[in-house]
Amino acid sequence: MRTYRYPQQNEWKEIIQRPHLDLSKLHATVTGVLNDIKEHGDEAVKKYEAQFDHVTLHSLAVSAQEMDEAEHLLDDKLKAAIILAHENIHAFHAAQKFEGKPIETRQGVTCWQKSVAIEKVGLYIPGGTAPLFSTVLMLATPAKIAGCSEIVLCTPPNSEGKVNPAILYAAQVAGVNRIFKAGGVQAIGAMAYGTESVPKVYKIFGPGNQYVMAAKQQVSLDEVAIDMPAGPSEVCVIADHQANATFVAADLLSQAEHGIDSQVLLITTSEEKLQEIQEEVNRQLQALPRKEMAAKALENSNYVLVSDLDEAMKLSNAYAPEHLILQVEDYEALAEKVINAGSVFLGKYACESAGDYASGTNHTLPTHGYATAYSGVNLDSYCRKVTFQHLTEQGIREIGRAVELMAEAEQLDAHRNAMTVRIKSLKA
Ligand SMILES: NC(=O)c1ccc[n+]([C@@H]2O[C@H](COP(=O)([O-])OP(=O)(O)OC[C@H]3O[C@@H](n4cnc5c(N)ncnc54)[C@H](O)[C@@H]3O)[C@@H](O)[C@H]2O)c1
Ligand SMILES: N[C@H](CO)Cc1c[nH]c[nH+]1
Ligand SMILES: [Zn+2]
Repeated sequence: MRTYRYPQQNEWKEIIQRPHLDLSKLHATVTGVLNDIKEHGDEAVKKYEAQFDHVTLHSLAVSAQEMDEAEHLLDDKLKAAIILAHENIHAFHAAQKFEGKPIETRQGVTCWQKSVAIEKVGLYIPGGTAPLFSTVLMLATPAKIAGCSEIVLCTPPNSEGKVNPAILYAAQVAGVNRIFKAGGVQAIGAMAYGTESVPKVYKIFGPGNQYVMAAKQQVSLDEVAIDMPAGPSEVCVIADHQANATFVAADLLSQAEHGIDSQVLLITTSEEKLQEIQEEVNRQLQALPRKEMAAKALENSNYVLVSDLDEAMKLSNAYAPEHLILQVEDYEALAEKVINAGSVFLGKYACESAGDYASGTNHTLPTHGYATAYSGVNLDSYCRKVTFQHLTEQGIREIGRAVELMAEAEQLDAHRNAMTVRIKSLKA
């Protein structure tokens, strides 16, 4: 990790920069795989599963027998934990239900919105370096609440062609039943174009590595909608003089362990805390099974000492982190100044792991600075707001002439006429 002490504003650009692969190569690989999937369907998906996931697949679909087996393979305590998390995620997302209120804009002119579920959605569950079964709950639970009728899930299998049982169990709990063994770009292509086995969907959800993120962005140009660019995980922690260094270090490492391209950022107002946290990170890192991966992510990461919390928040807003943890005395006051962040954690007990798994909020969030413009996955992500309107004779009297005048001014006579014939039909 690099340490910056009281950086000038012109150094911020360097601090907030994300790590990246060679994108020109990445996009060329992604385009090639996508074109092949579009043309050759299942056969191409299987070919890339062999190439990238080192597995020979005869069938892409997870069978009913595999679903049953998963339930028996899983420890009861883990099943109970999954059910607890699902209940909380369900409660948080069910509370987001939209009620479109009819508004009479003029007498006889009533307008309203109705939230309508997207019929076919595709969920991508990462599985390259860790089987992220919690992501199944995060993506499928709101899809179910919204009422999506077809929920398709793709995830990479292991080298024996099996999907992790916790992924399959979480899928059952959340109500997904069409699961396919496909990872990375080939999974995104299969859901975007459809193959003999995998149905084409209207919107693709889910996080993933840079290949997954690039594939989602490419297919979104002409085939399907996507939730957002949700790539390598990141967290920013703002810590003051009273922060618990052990907690802060644990939080930083919790995201560093996701992958070599993850990034963490510590912003602190205390030199003493900075040193304590640095020592704690080095100490805790040694005990992690994924320490090599976390250490690589730390190479892309930064510690920053700033003069006050105001500056800390300005830097965080410029960074626009996926997750922001405020371990400061007056976290409520500081929280008021958050502008750009995917999900915010307040106080020393709100660790990111709580939101990653079980508090109820969604962990599929915008990364790479996209929190400046995107929200994380929520119930609305699975719906469209269809607008409705109803006009009475009085409504025509109220707005008819204005519509005619505007249509005339735009030189669109057919538009004007659609109103004129109605005005003329009114009884005087
Ligand atoms: N932003 C979020 O909300 C969020 C949530 C959870 C996880 N994540 C991130 O998701 C990512 C998961 O990554 P992962 O790699 O473990 O799993 P993944 O499932 O995203 O990617 C694995 C797939 O990548 C493909 N791949 C690997 N190397 C390739 C290559 N050289 N060329 C083409 N394709 C290749 C393979 O097909 C493989 O199936 C991590 O970066 C993690 O930080 C983000
Ligand atoms: N932190 C990840 C989002 O960036 C989500 C996750 C899943 N499992 C553990 N963590
Ligand atoms: Zn995580």
